[in-house]
Amino acid sequence: MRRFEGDKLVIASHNAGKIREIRALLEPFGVEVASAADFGLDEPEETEDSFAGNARIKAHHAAKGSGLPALSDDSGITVDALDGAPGVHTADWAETGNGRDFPMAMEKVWTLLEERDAPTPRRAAFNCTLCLAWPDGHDEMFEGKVRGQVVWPMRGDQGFGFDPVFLPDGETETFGEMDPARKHAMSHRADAFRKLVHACFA
Ligand SMILES: O=c1nc[nH]c2c1ncn2[C@H]1C[C@H](O)[C@@H](COP(=O)(O)OP(=O)(O)OP(=O)(O)O)O1
Ligand SMILES: [Mg+2]
Repeated sequence: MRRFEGDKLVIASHNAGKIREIRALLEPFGVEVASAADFGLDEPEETEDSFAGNARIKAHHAAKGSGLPALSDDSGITVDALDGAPGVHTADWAETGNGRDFPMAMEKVWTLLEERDAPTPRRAAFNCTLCLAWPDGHDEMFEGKVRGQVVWPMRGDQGFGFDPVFLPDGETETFGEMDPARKHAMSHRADAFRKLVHACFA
């Protein structure tokens, strides 16, 4: 396991919601954080069919392009009654050809569940795979998960993506309703970060 020894890191993501969360999660470690956009890096195509595969593509692309260690996050929601869909394709389901429409994607998930007459609760999980890659090609991977259910209608305007329809187990508020600090304490991203920090930062 390689430790992070530098003082600067690139977040290999173009998603503003994720970048905000990752900055907050890394803040306590005194690491200076830049985003892929700060380096004018383009978005590589996510051609793999696993979270780990796509996380690797994004982190190595940014590490090579910036000359700094780069941290990527590949994530998505997997719905049990949809055989794990949308999963690694979560962002694709929101693609309209003219930006992303998450309310449309969330409605599509709910409609499919209704069509299948899926039993309630509609079990689901958020998954997050982090890849920390160095410019010399070395990398470390960490996985996080949180289980819960898909609810309808959408609830709350905090967070991003599928947050308004995900109710984590043991909670009364969706990720869209809860205080960001609470999401940071219990999310799939927080779970993966605990492992990253333990291995590479603490
Ligand atoms: O905490 C979350 N709360 C709500 N929705 C979430 C979350 N985490 C991932 N998601 C959804 C939306 C995101 O668009 C997709 C991941 O797709 P994914 O390719 O990993 O990210 P992305 O394309 O948005 O940004 P980028 O690849 O530049 O890091 O899953
Ligand atoms: Mg992406």
